[in-house]
Amino acid sequence: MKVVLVSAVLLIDPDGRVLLAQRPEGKSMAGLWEFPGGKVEPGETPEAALIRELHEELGIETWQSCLAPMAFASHSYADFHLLMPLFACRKWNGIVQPREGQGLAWVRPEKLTDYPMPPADIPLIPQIRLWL
Ligand SMILES: Nc1nc2c([nH]c(=O)n2[C@@H]2O[C@H](COP(=O)(O)OP(=O)(O)OP(=O)(O)O)[C@@H](O)[C@H]2O)c(=O)[nH]1
Repeated sequence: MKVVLVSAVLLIDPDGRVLLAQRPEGKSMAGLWEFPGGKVEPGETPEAALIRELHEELGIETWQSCLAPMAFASHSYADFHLLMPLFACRKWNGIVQPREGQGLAWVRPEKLTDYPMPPADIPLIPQIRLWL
């Protein structure tokens, strides 16, 4: 099975809420809420991929030193195996905007289960609650 490396971030605002992004229509798992991020390209580090994706998807700037490893997901989908490091980030420049037309929500950790998420993300929820 092909292992796909996807880098994702737990963006935490000053009130302790975390950002979820809704997968747009037409993509796999459309409508589900996920952590911002995306596939790591060949030759790219997971941190660099996140910095790039955060700029492209949300219009914000962050730095490698602001990305703290927090948890990871490892999950077999029908057509690939997802390996997804999740970094925590509390510091960025700019205002979060939905640059790709995606829905965005700032969510309290106790409310995360109100948002349907991809199966790979479900085991991360209790870890996030413990960690925050
Ligand atoms: N960014 C992100 N991706 C996730 C999460 N959970 C999860 O299963 N994924 C999966 O990881 C892959 C991320 O790919 P991507 O965001 O860069 O690209 P994409 O939507 O165009 O991929 P696609 O080829 O599935 O349509 C997708 O298959 C996505 O469903 C998550 O919390 N955040």
